[in-house]
Amino acid sequence: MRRAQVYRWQIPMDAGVVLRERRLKTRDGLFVHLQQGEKQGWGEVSPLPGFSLESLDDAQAALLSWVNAWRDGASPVLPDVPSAAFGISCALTELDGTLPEAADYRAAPLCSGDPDELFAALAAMPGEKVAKVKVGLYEAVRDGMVVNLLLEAIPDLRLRLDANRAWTPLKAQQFAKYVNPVYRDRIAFMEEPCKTRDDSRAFAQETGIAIAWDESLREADFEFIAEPGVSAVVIKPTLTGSLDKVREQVAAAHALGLTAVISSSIESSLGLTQLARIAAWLTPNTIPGLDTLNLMQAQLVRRWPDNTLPLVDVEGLEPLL
Ligand SMILES: O=C(O)CCC(=O)C1=CC=C[C@@H](O)[C@@H]1C(=O)O
Ligand SMILES: [Mg+2]
Repeated sequence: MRRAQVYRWQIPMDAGVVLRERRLKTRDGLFVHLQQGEKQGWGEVSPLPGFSLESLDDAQAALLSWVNAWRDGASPVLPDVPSAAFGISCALTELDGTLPEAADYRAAPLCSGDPDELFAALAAMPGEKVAKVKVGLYEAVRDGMVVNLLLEAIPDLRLRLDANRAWTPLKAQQFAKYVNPVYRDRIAFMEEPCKTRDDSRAFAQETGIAIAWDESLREADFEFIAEPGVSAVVIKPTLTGSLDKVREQVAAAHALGLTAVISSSIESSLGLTQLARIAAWLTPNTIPGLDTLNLMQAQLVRRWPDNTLPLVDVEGLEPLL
């Protein structure tokens, strides 16, 4: 017999979380819980405002109609709504045992302001030291100095940077000017430095700093091709869609010799722990970009190991069915 439930939830965010110039006060989303006989699976459906094209209400409608059909014994196709397709495919792969339990909890520490916070996080990081720094929020010159300072102070550090397309070519050049040329190959990649892909490509050629595509993956004309200066793609499964599509994108990247980084769309602890499992499964040699749980004030249903935020369990969620 099949049973299913859908829960809607809301978590308060830390005060300073700003996405695409909008403050994100709460993170809102859904969970799907599927049960068949003794087996069960969970999935998270939480479109990210400013990044997902669908609203939470769109995702909820798609999820509920899929769940109702599944519960009635059908094998409905996954909805054409990325966050819903992702969450449902996680629940189905937990149910049939194809999503491995082993997880990669080595999230690359994320720094969006104060570099001093990074020193502490990196000191505690065993093995490979990789961190991600948001740039483009302050003056490009300040960003360049911060990056230089970090690379100088921690000789075995590699940085991932993310400008979220904030820069004109001139600003990007101003940034690069402050990064000592001998450190530039310790920038694993810079995600989307400029407003256009062509400007970002030119930045990579002119500065020798490798770039990565993130936003571009969701554009209709994006193609997986090997290009000089491009070293990685950032795959955010909530924005991508089903796990099959995520696997296809990872395979396409790997076939071209690109690094594929499984990354957060600011999911709850439940979704993040599943992303850590997806990363261990599909990108075992790459530290995933999952250091976003501490932007929230609570964990939901499943804990991220060693995280001390309070946990809200299933009884604290609002069932919709
Ligand atoms: O990639 C990571 O290491 C963490 C996730 C992250 O940086 C982001 C998640 C969601 C939206 C953005 O603010 C940002 C990104 O653009 O990559
Ligand atoms: Mg990015």
